[in-house]
Order: sequence, then C-alpha cells, then structure tokens
Amino acid sequence: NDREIVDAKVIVTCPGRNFVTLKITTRSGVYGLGDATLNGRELAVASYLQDHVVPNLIGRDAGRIEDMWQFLYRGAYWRRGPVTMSAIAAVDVALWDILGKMAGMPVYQLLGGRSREGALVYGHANGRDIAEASDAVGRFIEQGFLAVRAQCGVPGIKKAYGVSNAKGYEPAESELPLETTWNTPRYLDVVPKLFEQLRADHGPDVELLHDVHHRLSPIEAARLAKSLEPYRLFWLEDATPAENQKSFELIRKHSVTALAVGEVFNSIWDCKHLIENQLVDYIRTTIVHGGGITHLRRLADFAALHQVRTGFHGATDLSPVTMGAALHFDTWVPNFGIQEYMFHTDETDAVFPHDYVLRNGRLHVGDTPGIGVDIDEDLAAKYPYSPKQLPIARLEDGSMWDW
Ligand SMILES: O=NC(=O)[C@@H](O)[C@H](O)[C@H](O)CO
Ligand SMILES: [Co+2]
Repeated sequence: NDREIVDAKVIVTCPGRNFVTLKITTRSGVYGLGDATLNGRELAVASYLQDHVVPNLIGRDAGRIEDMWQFLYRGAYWRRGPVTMSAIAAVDVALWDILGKMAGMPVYQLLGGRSREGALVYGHANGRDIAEASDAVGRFIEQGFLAVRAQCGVPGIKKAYGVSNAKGYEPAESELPLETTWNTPRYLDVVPKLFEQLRADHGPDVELLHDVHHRLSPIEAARLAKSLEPYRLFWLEDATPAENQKSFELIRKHSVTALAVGEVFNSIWDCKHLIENQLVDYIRTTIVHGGGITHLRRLADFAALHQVRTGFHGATDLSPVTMGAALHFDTWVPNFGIQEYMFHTDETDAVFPHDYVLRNGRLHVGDTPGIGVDIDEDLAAKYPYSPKQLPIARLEDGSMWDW
C-alpha cells in the first residue's frame, strides 16, 4: 500500500532557536512534516515521539488521519497535556501534509477551500518606554501591517515581558530560567498611557493588541480592560491565568474590551467554559500545541457556535511548519480572527523553506500540495540542540509569579 508508513524520524535543530520536527515517510516516498516544538521543554516531546509514538507509526496507513488521532489520544491513556498534544499534533499535521501531496492539493482545499484571500496578521512592536514602543508601532505600520501588538517596559522593572533586547526577541535565551521581577501597580499605570500615546501618534484605525501574559488577578484584569476601553484594542490577551475559566466572568462584567486567551491551552477542554459562555472573543490555541488540524477543526467549529473567532499563537518558537499549517487553516476557517506573525531568523527560514508570503499586512499560502513547507535536513544537522528554558517572574518580595 502506497500510504503505508515506512519511516518516521524526529529532527531536533537549533537555527537560532530549538525546533522539533517529525518527518513521516510512506512507501510511495511521499513524506509529511509536523512541528512538535514546546518552548523550554523540547526534548520531552522529542522523546515522547521517538520512544513512544514512532514505534506505533510504522506499518500504519497514513491516510487514516482521524483513526490515528483517536489512537494516539485514547491510546495514551493519560489523555491530554502540552507534551502529549504537541506530539499528537506533529503526527496529525504530517499526515495532512502527506494527504495533500498525494491528492495534489494544498491543505486548505482538503479542509473545504478558501474563505478569504490572505490571513490578517499582527506584528510584535515593543520598546523600553512608551516613546520607543510608539516608534516601533510606526515602523510596523510603514511595513504595511494593519494590526500591531504593543508592549513596553515598566518603570523600575528590568525585563518586562515582551520587550526585545539587542539580539531581538527570543524569550528562551538562557540554559536555566532567567529571573525577572514584576510589579503590577506600575504596570497598570503605564499600559493605559502607552495606548493613549499610540492612538495619538497613529490614529484610530490601526488594530492595536496587548498581551498581559497571565500576570494580573481577575479584578486587576478587569481594571486594565476597563481603562483601555477608550483606545479600542483589537484584543487584550491572557489577561489573567485561565485555569479557572470562570474567572473571566469578572472581567466581562466590567469591560467591553475584547479578550483573547489560549496559547498555553492544548485541548478543547481548556476553553469549553470560556467559549460557551462567550467569556472570550478570540481563542489562541494553535495547531502545534492543540493536537493538530484534526483537533483544532473541532475547536474552531465549537467556537463558531458561540461567535468566538480564531487568533492563532504565532511566536518564533512555533516553527515555519506550524506557520504553514496554521495559514492553511486560517485560509479555510470561516470564523477566522487574526494570525500572530513574528519574523523567523534567516537561518530558520533556510532550514524550513516555505511558500507562504506576507503582502499588505496579510499572509498568503501558496498552492503547493500539502502545507507548503519543507525541511533541509543537511542544513538542520548543522544546528545542534542548545538547552534553553523560558524566564520566570517573581514579585519584588520574592514570591513566584507568572512570566
Ligand atoms: O503572544 N505571544 C506570546 O505570548 C509568546 O511570545 C510567548 O511568550 C512565547 O511563545 C512563549 O514561548
Ligand atoms: Co501571548
């Protein structure tokens, strides 16, 4: 059988940052790629795949995508979680890639065809202070971005979330976690001033986004959302840790600022209450951490029932393989909202050649069969894994906080 899986290999490479890629090859020679990168815990997923999943793949039919998903999810017994769901996602996307190549169709066509020409994206602008952040937003607007996320430093805080350093923006920059400090009152004071300045400098039309990154309590998040209403944000992201999904009711009670959540989720169960009670406006769980295209289709359809739109996570620790698969999904999904897009390094783009292209603030996939992304294995081998972990945050009294 042409579709019989005859090989599956896990490729760990570090072209500027670590990526874990699964390559599944069928008897016909057609192969597919899946991203399995979990920032700061890459080797856990590489092992989950290599030691526990790959032995189960050999000999199976690559065309049985749904059955493979059910087998890997139920067969794991211990159900979901970021490591399991990233591993399942890598297999799932590789199988969709193979199906597209065998059918001679781009994955968006397999899902049901185009619902739009390009996917609206937002870039990451930041600065150490408000003026620098506003200049950065201006540069993104000049580059044609229609939507920009803005983050700025917090007076007295050394490494506030989302502020680049000289090397650019890659949060997992040390072998063991960098310790950063956090101060909520000063943050709550500076953010409304940032957006007041951005509206004054750049006008009412550009879509502005902000990422709180899980650092506020529900009532503090409600305060910030309310204080930002005059500046009409496209969304306020991860306003408060979302394990307790009901906590978003407090934010909703006080503000009409649109809310986004979900990049740290890995299944529909993490966001079911949020979505069915319309406690969020955008769901960010993306393909690499959310169990692949097969699970995200279910999540997006559930979200559509409650007028919640997709807003996929798309930071540099998601490889071009995820960006490619996500863009095919973005091109098809009816309840599309926006796609996060950060430029990968040139080294990364060389290891993962792809056909998606940025034009006038939107990312466009090509019509290459499959997901339109490849991997240069020889080049990938030149970049060995480099142990890195994400920073942590503590309050000034030393209490552990959320980074
Ligand atoms: O909205 N984007 C984000 O919050 C990212 O920048 C995350 O901090 C990183 O992907 C973590 O690896
Ligand atoms: Co975020």
